[in-house]
Parts: sequence; C-alpha cells; structure tokens
Amino acid sequence: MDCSGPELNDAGGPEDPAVTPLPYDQPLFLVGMMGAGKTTIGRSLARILNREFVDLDHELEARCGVRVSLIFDIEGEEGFRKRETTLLDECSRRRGIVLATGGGAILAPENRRYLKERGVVVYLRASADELFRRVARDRNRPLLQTADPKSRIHALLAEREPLYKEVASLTFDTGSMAVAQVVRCLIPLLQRHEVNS
Ligand SMILES: Nc1ncnc2c1ncn2[C@@H]1O[C@H](COP(=O)(O)OP(=O)(O)OP(=O)(O)O)[C@@H](O)[C@H]1O
Ligand SMILES: O=C(O)C1=C[C@@H](O)[C@@H](O)[C@H](O)C1
Ligand SMILES: [Mg+2]
Repeated sequence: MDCSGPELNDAGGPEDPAVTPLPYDQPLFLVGMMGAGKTTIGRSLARILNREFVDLDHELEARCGVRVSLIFDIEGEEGFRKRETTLLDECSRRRGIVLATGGGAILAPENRRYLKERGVVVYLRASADELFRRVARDRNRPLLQTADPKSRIHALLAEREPLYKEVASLTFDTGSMAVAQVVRCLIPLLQRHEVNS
C-alpha cells in the first residue's frame, strides 16, 4: 500500500525528522491484540507527532517494580485488571499523548468508556496467524504461556474483536505491512480525523 507522509526507515523511525503535529490534542489510544504493534507503532507515531509516548503495561511495571508476568503470578489476572483500570483512568485523562494500551484493556466496560469518551482510538488489527508469528517467542505475555498458544490467540481474538471495534474511532488492518509502512499510512488518517472538543 502506498501512503503519503514522511519517509521512514525500516525500524519505523523518520528519515526526515520533521514532525507533523495533529490539529487536536485529545489523547491517541492504540488498542488491539498482543502483537498488534501498539507499543512499536505507538512509539514511532509519538515521535513523528511530537507527542509523549506512554505504554500502559510499561507504566504499570515501572510503578509496581515487577514485570507484568509476575503481577499475574502473584495477583492473578483479576488483580492485574484492577491495577490496569486504575492506571488507565489516570493516563487516559492526559492530553497530547499517544497511549499504547494492554491487549486486554478493552475487556472492562469502564475502560471502554474511558477510551471512547476521552480520546481517539485506533484499533490495530492483524490475523491470529500473523499475531502468533510476532509474539511466539515472548515470555512476558502470561496469557500465552499455555500448551497451545496459537489456539489461545484465535480464541482471544474471536472474543475481543467486537470490543476492539466498539471502542475504535479508526480500524487499521496491518496485514503483513511493516511497522514503518503502518505508521506512514496512519499519519494522514489521523490528520484528517475529526474530533469533538
Ligand atoms: N506490522 C508489523 N510487522 C512486523 N512485526 C511487527 C509489526 N508490528 C509489531 N511487530 C513486532 O511484533 C512484536 C510485538 O509488537 P508489540 O510489542 O508492539 O505489540 P503490542 O501490541 O504492544 O503487544 P502487547 O499487547 O503484548 O503489549 C514486536 O517484536 C514488533 O517488532
Ligand atoms: O491481551 C492481554 O490480555 C494482555 C496483553 C498485554 O499487553 C498485557 O497487558 C498482559 O499480558 C495482558
Ligand atoms: Mg505492548
């Protein structure tokens, strides 16, 4: 796919460091499954849009002083989700940021409300097979520490797809596009996007 916008190198960084700020300062939220590219694409988008980048998983890890996988081990998914909701409520109020959410942040109804009411939500979509290829080797994704992670991804995607779509202002199919190409295509869509103040 050919998209107009700044030239990017293969790592998703701009060849030309010229920034292109958005005409609104509502937070930009990235949602999608594990491996959708929220962290990778979010970091690159933030650099080009001259916004601060916040990653909800990393922020939670920084505040708790432990990895997400250890929070799951100690407090279970329920404990993790409570912490995630409290932090999302706080972070989603911040203007002028790009926020990469956790893959399951759309599960709680109050989280979906925060996202829909407070910012522009981009759903980064990819097939279950593509997601599996991207995350297969990562140990810090506790929900995939099962005998059959591929089937787990299929099941989670089927369950969550309607929730991602419910919150999305824009859905972007990453297909097999490289990170740099996804970013290049997203910028003009975000520039043209209309938001209520
Ligand atoms: N469009 C893409 N093409 C190829 N690889 C990609 C793409 N998007 C992300 N990746 C790679 O997939 C892996 C997972 O990406 P990333 O960590 O950004 O996903 P995430 O959506 O933040 O997942 P999580 O919800 O688990 O935090 C990384 O190694 C990243 O480089
Ligand atoms: O998809 C999920 O439920 C998760 C995704 C990650 O971003 C982390 O938030 C955690 O591993 C849970
Ligand atoms: Mg991430």
